[in-house]
Amino acid sequence: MDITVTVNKDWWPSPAKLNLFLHILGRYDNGYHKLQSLFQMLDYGDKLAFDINHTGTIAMSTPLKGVKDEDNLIIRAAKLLAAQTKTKLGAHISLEKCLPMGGGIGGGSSNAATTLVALNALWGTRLSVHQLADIGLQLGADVPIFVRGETSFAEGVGEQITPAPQPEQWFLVANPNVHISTGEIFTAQELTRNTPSMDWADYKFEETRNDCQQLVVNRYPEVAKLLQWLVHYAPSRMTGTGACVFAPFSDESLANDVQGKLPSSWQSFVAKGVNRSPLLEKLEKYNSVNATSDTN
Ligand SMILES: C[C@](O)(CO)[C@H](O)COP(=O)(O)OP(=O)(O)OC[C@H]1O[C@@H](n2ccc(N)nc2=O)[C@H](O)[C@@H]1O
Ligand SMILES: Nc1ncnc2c1ncn2[C@@H]1O[C@H](COP(=O)(O)OP(=O)(O)OP(=O)(O)O)[C@@H](O)[C@H]1O
Repeated sequence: MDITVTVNKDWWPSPAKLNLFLHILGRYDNGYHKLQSLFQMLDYGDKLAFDINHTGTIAMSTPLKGVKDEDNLIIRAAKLLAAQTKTKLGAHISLEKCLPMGGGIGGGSSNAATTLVALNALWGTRLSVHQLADIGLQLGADVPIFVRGETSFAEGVGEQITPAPQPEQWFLVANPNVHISTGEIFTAQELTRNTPSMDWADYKFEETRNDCQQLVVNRYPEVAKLLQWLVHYAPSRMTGTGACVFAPFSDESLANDVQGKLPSSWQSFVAKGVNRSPLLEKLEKYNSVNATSDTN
């Protein structure tokens, strides 16, 4: 019999990211690409809750439409953590999904990272951030950066991370309603893979680009249309391998104004860029409450 012993209805945030730029420098022998990118954490995303049990069962309480539980990055992350730590505990996991899937804003990777960070705390398995990031890398190139939770420059396949705090900005993120597979873009023959390596100290948004953008614009007219619309209001760019595009604003109200003009066929959100992700804030709060109750 499966008895849930701890009911924890606390929500753990699973934020989105934007690639403020994405340069492709080359390709490794295993087919993965050598990148340079600036990952901007947002204060907006999905939410996860974990009901811990003593039977070792790991399952979704809210299955994700179109994704089998065994393929869900949340379940795969929980199972990898359980295997590595040999914990006898399990979890029933609830997901409140609001990030578009396949949008280039890292939803699945962020869900996996939140699962690793939250269960490491709730199961008391005490792995280091470094160990969690290593587990995360087995699930996807972007998972380690969400585990670390800081706006950062990234290189290698995305796993070599240097924190890079950015001035506060607001972003309008719009979804052209097309699903683009990362694999499709990275295997395209016409993708350029020869951008020279950049010194982080020289970073300026306007001197960078997304090397996947031209290819996606050529293949997906909806992305082209959305970018053409947005660029009238602010410098606009695609994130990751698409499909979402974003525009930065110095002020929330400016971002809201442009969102108000966006044709309703395109879904969008306005989010604040943050240097520390809401997941880190949540973990800190959890740890401080637990440290207090430990001493009681
Ligand atoms: C390009 C980015 O979207 C930037 O945020 C990500 O690095 C992609 O991260 P992701 O979706 O977590 O990627 P993964 O799930 O690891 O890989 C999906 C596919 O993308 C390709 N891929 C990914 C990352 C990378 N540095 N080089 C690649 O060639 C590989 O073909 C891989 O099969
Ligand atoms: N928990 C999850 N949330 C979203 N997608 C998931 C999840 N688990 C598995 N997937 C699979 O991963 C695919 C990519 O989803 P995701 O939202 O991470 O894309 P993305 O935003 O383009 O990611 P990235 O920016 O890292 O390339 C989905 O189409 C889905 O099949």
